[in-house]
Amino acid sequence: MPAKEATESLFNKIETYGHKKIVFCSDPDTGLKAIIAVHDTTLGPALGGTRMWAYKTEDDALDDVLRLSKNITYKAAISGLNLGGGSAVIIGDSRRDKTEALLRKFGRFIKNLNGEFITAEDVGTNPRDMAYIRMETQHVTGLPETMGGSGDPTPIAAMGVYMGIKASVKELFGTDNLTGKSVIVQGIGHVGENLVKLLRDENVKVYVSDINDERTGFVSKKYGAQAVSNNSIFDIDADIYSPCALGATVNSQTIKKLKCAIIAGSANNQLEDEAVHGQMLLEKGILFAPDYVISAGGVINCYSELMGFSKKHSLQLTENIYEATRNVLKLSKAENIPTIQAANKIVSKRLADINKVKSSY
Ligand SMILES: NC(=O)c1ccc[n+]([C@@H]2O[C@H](COP(=O)([O-])OP(=O)(O)OC[C@H]3O[C@@H](n4cnc5c(N)ncnc54)[C@H](O)[C@@H]3O)[C@@H](O)[C@H]2O)c1
Repeated sequence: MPAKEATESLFNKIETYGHKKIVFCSDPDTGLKAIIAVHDTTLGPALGGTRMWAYKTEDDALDDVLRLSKNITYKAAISGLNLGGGSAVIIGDSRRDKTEALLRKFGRFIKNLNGEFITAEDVGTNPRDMAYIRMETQHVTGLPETMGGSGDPTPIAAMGVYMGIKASVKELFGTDNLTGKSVIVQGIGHVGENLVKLLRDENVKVYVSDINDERTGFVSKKYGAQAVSNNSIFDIDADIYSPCALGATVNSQTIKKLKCAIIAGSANNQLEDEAVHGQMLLEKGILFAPDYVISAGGVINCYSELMGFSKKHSLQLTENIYEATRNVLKLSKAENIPTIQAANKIVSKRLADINKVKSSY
């Protein structure tokens, strides 16, 4: 692509997502190539994870960071947090290219943003990496508990999804008691496993599937869940489908096959196309609990660390996801609009309202 066209497309992209600031971090000495995206700071500093991934192209890295950071704005806004949305990506293989120097250099770039962006762990980074970043800047969360951090966010993230499932069941069945219900959990990694535990503790019939057969065997045995092969999950007649692996699993092909009454899981951006597939689900009568509403537990955990809240308070904030989901479902029903559209309306309203608050000193 000619240089001029490439620049135009870059700025178009940033404008389409509505970002406030993008920072390209390049440091040949440490091999650092990273992008920090600050999507929106209406509600507070932009918080978001740093993902380290061997992207095929730099364009893929940019698309990912734009998408991820916007998602955090929505998660924070719908959860009532005073946080903006941001994210960062480091281009590279986390097993091969990650060094102390690279992470600390990245920390310096964050430091230069003077608190406009605060980071946390994501795919390819862990609490130890956050500790290296902490050596250069205080604008980092997700530190190990031994350093005063909030530790593993995944039990909290799973609790949020569990609350979202309960709120959805209440909407359809009039009670949020899950006993006798059945759930397919697709992807039983950190969040998925914690969710399976919560569901099995309430005597839910759980089907589990993962591309990693060892995980499927281990989790099904440990919690008494039924293992199913990944390509047969859409043939199973269960009440709830819970995508906890990848995004875009809800698309024109899978919607045709889905037999469930509810979709509620942790994976980010589950609808391949928000407008098209949100509407298709509404027409088919499948209740979709928007992923950014019910998977906000991880962000809530980081927010609690930032604010110095106790684990107990963090859990209470996560339990509020039940009410947040109910509000989305009520608005969707009242206006007969897709649930994702209802959630977006609530987010836009909160951002507009708080903008008014900030318009005077
Ligand atoms: N970790 C968090 O705090 C958090 C918070 C909110 C949302 N999320 C999202 O939830 C999802 C799961 O997060 P995690 O931390 O448990 O990740 P993870 O990497 O621990 O687990 C993901 C699991 O999904 C499996 N998987 C991958 N591709 C699959 C496929 N095509 N079909 C079935 N299984 C597949 C993997 O083998 C793995 O076991 C991700 O989409 C993540 O972005 C995570």
